[in-house]
Amino acid sequence: MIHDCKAPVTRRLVLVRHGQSVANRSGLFTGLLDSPLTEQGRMEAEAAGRRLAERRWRFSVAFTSTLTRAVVSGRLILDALGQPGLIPQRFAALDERDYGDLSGLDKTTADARWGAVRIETWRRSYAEAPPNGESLRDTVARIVPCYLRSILPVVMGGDVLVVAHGNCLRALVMALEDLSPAEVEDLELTTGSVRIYEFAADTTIKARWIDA
Ligand SMILES: O=C(O)[C@@H](CO)OP(=O)(O)O
Repeated sequence: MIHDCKAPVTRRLVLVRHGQSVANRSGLFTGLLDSPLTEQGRMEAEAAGRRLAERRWRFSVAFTSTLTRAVVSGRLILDALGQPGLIPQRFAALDERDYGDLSGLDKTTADARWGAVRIETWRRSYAEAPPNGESLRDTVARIVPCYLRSILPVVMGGDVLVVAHGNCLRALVMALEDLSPAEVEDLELTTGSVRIYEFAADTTIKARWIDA
């Protein structure tokens, strides 16, 4: 359930993972590949927008990554909200975690080449990076400064939408919720899912809602 937000509360941050991409559907490691949304992915983004619209959300500012699947998901969400005129700012710091040599590989092929345990470690651990790619720690290191410099100050003045990616949002959620490396291993964000944070004036988080 998304929080019913008829009450005039401000200082909220809404995180949405983009809808299903063509690479997601094909079981490919994606990372920085610019894979477009599938029809199902468009519907997931529209559904997230409709759920927010039912609760009368209006955003002051929106941010997306520079990748098409997040940009288009953001557009679909804002159209569903009746905010087609709100143009999201695009930040490369919100781009997906770089999967390096795994990018574009079929997950079954990667398991066969490196072993399923190693692949799962690269996918979900905090500190281990795939060859020539980023660890989640690397992603935290680039996303948190962007969040602190460009997103949090805007959240303090109104409601903000961020549309980005599974692993880059895991990195941001880790920082927001002060998760341990062990806890973040179990964090999964499905396509089109929504997480909402409400902040106090001192920038601490007062409440959180998850709409899987
Ligand atoms: O391929 C990717 O970039 C990511 C997210 O889609 O996949 P996963 O986190 O499931 O390994």
